[in-house]
Amino acid sequence: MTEQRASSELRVAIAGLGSIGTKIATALDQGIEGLALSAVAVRDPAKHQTFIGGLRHPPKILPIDQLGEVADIVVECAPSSQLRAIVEPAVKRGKAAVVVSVGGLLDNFDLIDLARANGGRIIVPTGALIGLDAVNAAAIGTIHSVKMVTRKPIDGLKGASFIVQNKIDIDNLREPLKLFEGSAREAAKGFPANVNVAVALSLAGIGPDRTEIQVWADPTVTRNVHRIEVEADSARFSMGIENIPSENPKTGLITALSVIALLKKQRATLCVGT
Ligand SMILES: NC(=O)C1=CN([C@@H]2O[C@H](COP(=O)(O)OP(=O)(O)OC[C@H]3O[C@@H](n4cnc5c(N)ncnc54)[C@H](OP(=O)(O)O)[C@@H]3O)[C@@H](O)[C@H]2O)C=CC1
Ligand SMILES: O=C([O-])CC(=O)C(=O)O
Repeated sequence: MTEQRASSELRVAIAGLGSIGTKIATALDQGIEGLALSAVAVRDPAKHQTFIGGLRHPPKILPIDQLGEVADIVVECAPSSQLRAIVEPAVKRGKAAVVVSVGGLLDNFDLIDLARANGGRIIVPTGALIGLDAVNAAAIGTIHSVKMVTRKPIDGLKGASFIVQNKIDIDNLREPLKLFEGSAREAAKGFPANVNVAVALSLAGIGPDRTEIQVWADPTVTRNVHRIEVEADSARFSMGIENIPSENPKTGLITALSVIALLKKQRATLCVGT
């Protein structure tokens, strides 16, 4: 009986044990009904030995391209530079890949065709955002516009390539500064670790070229703040979220929780929300 139940479990592997990956690993290890943590991939196993060894059921440590061999779902939570190396082998094996570095998907859109051809799936969680259920629903009809304004504390933006390349000094700001205004696609290029949310929003709705975003460096806020306005033929809605940064100041605490909620849904009897 026990063996039967175990063999029907969905095996989950995690690539990247940073602020998001460790929380998902811990939740799986503590028990999510019908799911088991089968493997992790890390850059430096020695660095993560204490964390992995402290889990009740320590998973295998595998190279990133092998996770799909021992998992039904591979969760990508590494830098976006690693996205392809993680997702491609998984979807080629017909597995599902949950992608949090969703900005990186725009330069690797062929992965969706690859997944389709091999029976794999690419799943983008709501992540640090809100309301992708409503955007998905509105997109069944016609969405006229999606506008987003992101305000982040200085630590949430430091090092972004747009800031470095344009030599913008954000360290000594005393008032909010609009850094960028344009499409979600262009924003993802300049802020690859800061506006994944805009890309997720765009993929749920009218795409990365028509989704408009402003990015502000704001020394007056302590949270990653996102405000969104959607105008559609079915509804007009405004959404806002103020994310408490995790130990990685670029990443809101809610991001890992969003992935955990998504994983729970995979085997839940009662599913709420689209
Ligand atoms: N979709 C969304 O709403 C959101 C997405 N994100 C994105 O999620 C991703 C993860 O964020 P976060 O957890 O905060 O990032 P972290 O920097 O905290 O963690 C990333 C982890 O990836 C590991 N890593 C780096 N290279 C490799 C590799 N080659 N193989 C395996 N692991 C590797 C790092 O290893 P090491 O520990 O050795 O450095 C680190 O542990 C980022 O791309 C971020 O931009 C973030 C917030 C919201
Ligand atoms: O989108 C991102 O990469 C992160 C973000 O804005 C947040 O955590 O609020």
